[in-house]
Amino acid sequence: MSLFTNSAKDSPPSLGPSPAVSPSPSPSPRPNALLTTKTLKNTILKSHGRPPWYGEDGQPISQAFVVGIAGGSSSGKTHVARQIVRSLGSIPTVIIMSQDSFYKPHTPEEIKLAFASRFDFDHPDSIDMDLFASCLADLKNLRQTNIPVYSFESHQRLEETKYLYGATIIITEGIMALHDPKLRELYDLKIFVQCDSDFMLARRITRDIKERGRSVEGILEQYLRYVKPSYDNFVGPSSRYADIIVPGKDNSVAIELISTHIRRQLEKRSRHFRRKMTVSLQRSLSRGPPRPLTNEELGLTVLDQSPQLKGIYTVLRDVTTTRQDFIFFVDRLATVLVEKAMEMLPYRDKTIETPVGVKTIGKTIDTESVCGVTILRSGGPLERGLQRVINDVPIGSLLVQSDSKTGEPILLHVMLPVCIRDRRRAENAWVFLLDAQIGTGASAFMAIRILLDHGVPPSHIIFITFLIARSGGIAHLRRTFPEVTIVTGAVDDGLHEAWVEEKEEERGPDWEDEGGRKVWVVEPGMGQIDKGIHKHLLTSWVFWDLVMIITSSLVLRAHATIETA
Ligand SMILES: Nc1ncnc2c1ncn2[C@@H]1O[C@H](COP(=O)(O)OP(=O)(O)O)[C@@H](O)[C@H]1O
Ligand SMILES: Nc1ccn([C@@H]2O[C@H](COP(=O)(O)O)[C@@H](O)[C@H]2O)c(=O)n1
Repeated sequence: MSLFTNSAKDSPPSLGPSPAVSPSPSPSPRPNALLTTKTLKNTILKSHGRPPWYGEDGQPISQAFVVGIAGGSSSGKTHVARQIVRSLGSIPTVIIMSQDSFYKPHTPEEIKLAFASRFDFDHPDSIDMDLFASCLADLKNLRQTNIPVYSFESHQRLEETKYLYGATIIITEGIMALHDPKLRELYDLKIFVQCDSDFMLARRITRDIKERGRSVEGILEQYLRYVKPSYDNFVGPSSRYADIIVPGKDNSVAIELISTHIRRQLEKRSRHFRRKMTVSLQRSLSRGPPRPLTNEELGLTVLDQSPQLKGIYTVLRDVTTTRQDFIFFVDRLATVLVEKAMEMLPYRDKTIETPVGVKTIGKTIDTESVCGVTILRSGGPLERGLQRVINDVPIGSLLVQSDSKTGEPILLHVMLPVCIRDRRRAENAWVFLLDAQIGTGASAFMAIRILLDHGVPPSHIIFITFLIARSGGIAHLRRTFPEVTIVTGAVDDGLHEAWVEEKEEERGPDWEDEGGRKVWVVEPGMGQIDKGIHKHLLTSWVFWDLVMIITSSLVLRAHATIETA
C-alpha cells in the first residue's frame, strides 16, 4: 500500500505536542520529477486493507503470493504487471517491484562507459541477484525490506532506499526475472512476456528518449551491442521456466486468466485464517475462561491502585463528567502510565559534574533509540503523554479496523518511525505501543505482529493502555507474546458484544441494515457512554484519527490513479 512505503531518508514523523500535528502519511518530497516517475514504476502499490497473516500462535500462517514476470526490454512486463493489479480489483495490498532497482553500483569509469553506450547492462552479472532475492524473500515472508533506488538518468544506484512492507501480493518484473534459480524458487507464478523484436525496439526508442534522456544513436548502439545478444543468450531462453507465456500486446484474456488464478489462491489462504483464528477467538470470548485470571497470572504491570489513581478513574468512568474534565484527566493518566512504562527501559550509570563541581553517578537510558507507535483510532491521548515524558520522541501509527462481516482485524495504514523501518536499527530499538484499551486483543495482536515483522525484539515492546478487559483476549495475547510488557491502570471484568443504535446521520460506512454496528464493550469501562458510543473518544481524539484515515485514503486513491493512468 502506498501507506506502507517510504524512503528510509524520510524525516521522522512530526513530534509536535498535539494530535493536530500527528505523523502525516503523505510521502516525503522527492529529489526530482524524473526520479518520481521511475520510483512509481518500480513500486506501485495498491490496497484495500490487509487481513491477518498470522495464526493463533502469533506465527505467520501463509506467505505473500509472488509473481515473477520476465521478457525482453520493452516487451510490456510493467504493463502486464499493472494490468494484473487493475484486473484483480478490490484485493489486499500489492507491491510491484522492478529488477531495475537492483543494478549493481557502478564505478566512475563504468558510468563514463554507460554514457557512451558502451556498458553492458544486459548481462546477468550487472544485477545484484543476491540482494534482489533477499529483499524478495523478506517481503514474501511478510517482513519489511528496504530496496535500492536506481537512476537511469545518472546510471547509478542512489544513496536513499525505499521502505516496503505489508504486501499480500508481490509482482516482480525484469529482463532477468526468470534467469536466476534463487529468484525462481521464490515465485508462486512465473510469467514470460513474448513480444515481437521490432515492437520491442520501437517501444524502447520511444521510452528511452522520453523517460531516460537518451539519443536514437546511443539507443541503437546499445541495442545491437548488448540488448539483442543478451535477449538471444539469456532472456529468451529463460522463457522455458515460465508457467504461462503472455503476448506483448492484445493480452487482456491472458491477464484475466492470471488474475482469476491469483484471486483463487488468495481466497484459499483467507479461508485458512478464518478457520484457524477468528472462530476460536470468538468462541473462547463467548465462553470466557474457566475462572477470571489474576493480574499476576496475566503478567500485567498495573499501576498502584492508590486512592488518587482510583479518583482519576472515577472521573473518567462517570457518565456526568464534562468533556473538558475528561480530556484533562485522561491526559493526566496518560502521563502517569508513560512514567510507569519508562521504568521498563534499560538504564546505565552516568557520571556527571554538578554546578558545585562535585562528581556524582546518575542514570541515563541505555538504548540506541526509543519510539512510540499509536494504534489508531484511540491511542492519541497516550501519544501526548509520551511526548510530555520523552522530548522529541518519534511516533508512528497503525490503523487496524475490524471487518464488520468477518470480524477479522484489517490493517489499513502503517507509518512507522524511521528507527524501526530498518531491521538492524529495529533490533536495538525500544517501542511504546499505545492503545486506549485491550478488549478482544485483535488490534494489539496485529500491532505486535507488525513490530516483530520489522525485527523489534518482543522484550523491547512495552504496550501502554488505560484499560484491559480481563475476560477478553488478554490471556491469549499474553500466552502468545509472553515477553511483551503490558502496562495499564485498570483491569475490568466484563467484555461483551453489543449492537449500537445510531441516528441516521451518524451511520458510518460499516453500518449494517439488520441491526446497526457491532462493538465490543468493556465493563464497567471508561469514557462517557451515550447510547453505546464512547462520546468523548468520538468527539476529541477520533477527530484526528479521522483526519488520518481520510488522508490515508487520499494517498491510496492517488496511487490507484497513478497505477491506472
Ligand atoms: N499490451 C500493450 N498494449 C499497448 N501498449 C503496450 C502494451 N504493453 C506495453 N505497452 C507499451 O510499451 C511500452 C513499454 O512497456 P513496458 O511495460 O514499460 O515494458 P517493459 O517493462 O517490459 O520494459 C510502454 O509505453 C507501454 O505503454
Ligand atoms: N543505466 C541503465 C540500466 C539499464 N538500462 C537498460 O534497461 C533495460 C531493462 O529495463 P526494462 O525496463 O526495459 O526492462 C536493459 O535492457 C538495459 O539495457 C539502461 O539503458 N541504462
